[in-house]
Amino acid sequence: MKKAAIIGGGVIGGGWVARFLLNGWDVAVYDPDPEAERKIGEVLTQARWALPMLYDRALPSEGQLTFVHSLAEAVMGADYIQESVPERLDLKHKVYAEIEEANSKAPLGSSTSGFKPSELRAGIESGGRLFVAHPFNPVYLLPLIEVVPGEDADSSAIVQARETLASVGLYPLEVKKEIDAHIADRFLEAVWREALWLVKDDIATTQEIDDAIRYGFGLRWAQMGLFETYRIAGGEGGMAHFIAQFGPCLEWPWTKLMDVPELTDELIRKIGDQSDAQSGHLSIRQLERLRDTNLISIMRALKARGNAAGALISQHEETLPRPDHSAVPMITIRRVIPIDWTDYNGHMNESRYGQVYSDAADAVIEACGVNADYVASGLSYFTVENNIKYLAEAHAGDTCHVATRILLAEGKKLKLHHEMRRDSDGQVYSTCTQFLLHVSLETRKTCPPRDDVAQHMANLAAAHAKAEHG
Ligand SMILES: NC(=O)C1=CN([C@@H]2O[C@H](COP(=O)(O)OP(=O)(O)OC[C@H]3O[C@@H](n4cnc5c(N)ncnc54)[C@H](O)[C@@H]3O)[C@@H](O)[C@H]2O)C=CC1
Ligand SMILES: C[N+](C)(C)CC(=O)CC(=O)[O-]
Repeated sequence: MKKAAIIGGGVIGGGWVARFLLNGWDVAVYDPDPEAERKIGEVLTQARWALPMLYDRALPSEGQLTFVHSLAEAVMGADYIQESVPERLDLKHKVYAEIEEANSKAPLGSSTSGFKPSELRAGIESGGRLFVAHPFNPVYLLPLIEVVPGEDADSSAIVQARETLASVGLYPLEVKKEIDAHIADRFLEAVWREALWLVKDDIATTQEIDDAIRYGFGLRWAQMGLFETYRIAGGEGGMAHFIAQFGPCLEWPWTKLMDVPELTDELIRKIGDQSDAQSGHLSIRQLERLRDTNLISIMRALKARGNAAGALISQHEETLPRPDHSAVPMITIRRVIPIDWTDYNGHMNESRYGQVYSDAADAVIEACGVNADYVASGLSYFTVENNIKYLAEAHAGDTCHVATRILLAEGKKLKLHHEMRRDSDGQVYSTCTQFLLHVSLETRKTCPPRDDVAQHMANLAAAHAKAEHG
């Protein structure tokens, strides 16, 4: 089992703990705050609910989490170390010196929002394996990690680190040249500065600024970013026309980007009061739940389209353990019920059972040789009947599995029986008896399957019948 050491378990460290732990790594945490274990526990509760919902396959079994009393104990034997202590260079240097004494080999990522690798490394002997690995809150859901190796990096440590980060579902984006605040925080700071001016000058409230983002460009950015979006905004002339039209605006007084409003007590109070009026009726935990619910729904929509962060989720899903197709009955699905499958009654909507049983049937036919090549050769199965029984409520976050038996596999006919159960106690949520017919995609008429597929189906059907009737 691989071990990650997380140094500093606050907002960001807690997210790193969850990311590694839920992807099957053992995690050791060091944080001198006596409240750290409780705080990380709260982050973990939320992450355990949220992260598995991104995927249509179950995550691996959780690793083991330990809270240790010294930094040395945390990093000893670790395969990867992530530092997330407060944004103070002197403190980070002190921490690296201690890490070096106990583990001078493992890749060492820093969550720093703004320091450059050359600043972090100063005076550290094993500094080549130290690099910026800048995450985004919540680390357990958002995939971007800005990896800044900087000059004098140990390239094998960076390669190893990138592989590690990708293996837990993250998207390591390499920043080729070090710069204060990397890539993303430079934008965020620019937007933040401009927003502070708008509030200070009584142009807009915190709520109005948030509305300006979430009803408009915020939606665009999640799927296409800035340049692709502006290319389209140039119409048929593309980027060239866009720049010709809007380039001059850059010289107009559209921004106040270079100066920062003084954070006087008055301005801080004003922002605080407006923010309380906007969101004070919700606790931070309630806001986190709302944010995560929306992020999951957006990312799952992108996954269905194979775009942006959604494509990455599908890629990572391919590395997750497959259900046990060799079991009798066959385990065709093992997954968590995602929040976007639930409805106003607070349980999984009936339409989603159709999806589950469609996926379960796909698992059976794929196991018998009906793969992409087979379909490309013009042969496939169509479902012609589903008889679904809804027996118990399924809720968001429940881990469930579908056990499938082949009842009949004769010529073009295939009859399946699926049972969907909750993992924790075996409660049956639903059953489905399903009838499929083998078809030619050319004539759109039924026809017998290829011999090898027919044989595979028949063998499985015999094994399932034997297990059922002895
Ligand atoms: N909060 C954010 O939105 C983001 C923060 N970051 C970066 O992550 C790092 C941590 O930030 P946050 O988690 O927000 O801060 P935080 O204040 O929530 O957590 C810092 C944690 O470090 C612990 N700590 C202090 N001294 C320590 C030591 N010597 N050894 C181990 N732990 C120690 C503290 O007890 C605290 O729990 C910073 O470098 C920050 O720039 C990066 C991305 C986003
Ligand atoms: C505000 N911040 C600079 C700490 C933000 C980040 O570093 C990234 C994020 O999660 O927004």
